[in-house]
Amino acid sequence: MGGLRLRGVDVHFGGLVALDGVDLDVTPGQVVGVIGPNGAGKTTLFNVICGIQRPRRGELTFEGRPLPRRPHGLTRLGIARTLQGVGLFAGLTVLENVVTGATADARAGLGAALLGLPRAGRDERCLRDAARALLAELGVDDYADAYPTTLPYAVGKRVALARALAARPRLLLLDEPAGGLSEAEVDELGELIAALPARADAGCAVLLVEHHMDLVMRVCDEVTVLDFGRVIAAGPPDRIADDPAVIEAYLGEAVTT
Ligand SMILES: Nc1ncnc2c1ncn2[C@@H]1O[C@H](COP(=O)(O)OP(=O)(O)OP(=O)(O)O)[C@@H](O)[C@H]1O
Repeated sequence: MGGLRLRGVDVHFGGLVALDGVDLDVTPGQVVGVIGPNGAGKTTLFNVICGIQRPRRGELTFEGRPLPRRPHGLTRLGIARTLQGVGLFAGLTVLENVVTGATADARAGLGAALLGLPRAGRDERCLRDAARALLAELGVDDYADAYPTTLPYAVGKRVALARALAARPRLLLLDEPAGGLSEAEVDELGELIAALPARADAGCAVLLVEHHMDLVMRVCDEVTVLDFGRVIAAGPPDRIADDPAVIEAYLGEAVTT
């Protein structure tokens, strides 16, 4: 079975129930959003999917296989993630940062590289070309030789996205990608995210955990709403926006698409 599937996921912190019987599905070709008020459990859910936080109970699978218990196992399963903030390697250029994301893809060439065989040079060139193409796709190839500390924040976020895509994931996990961006930058990011499932030869499903309600409502096919660790609504954005439980959870705040 394809996609990400969570059933009955519980996380407790001492006496506090951070996630309570959470079910979630991300099917191939979809962008799925998780929203909820402060403290609803969004970060905990992201962490549990990534293997940073152990669930107390629950079933978590991707393409029918159990999710890894540690974050470094994700790539092997075909899952990539970006984190809050930017999180690039400061000592590497933008291009080199993106190449590091692709190394799983280049595993076949690694043996040759370790043995110093000629193939290694060819692989390295291919990786750099692929990284450059990704930077161009995301509109930041002008920064290929720059170092992360010199980048405008929004550019850094795009580079982090390029690095995640370099692994050619079938599922991309995005944790608050709109954090710290201007409204215009959020709009542009929305277009990029919405286009990810249909990328030529490397489309991926997306799980978007995000505060920014407008972005989620605009780009997601399905939205799950958490409140106090429980799923209070799940469905297409237009239905979620009219759901009384969702409106109440946001203290009567208007939910607009
Ligand atoms: N390591 C921890 N130890 C104890 N309690 C925690 C821990 N991490 C989260 N919590 C609590 O679990 C609940 C869910 O927190 P979480 O950060 O997942 O919510 P969130 O929806 O991401 O919130 P926000 O939108 O404010 O980031 C909160 O009550 C929080 O205080």
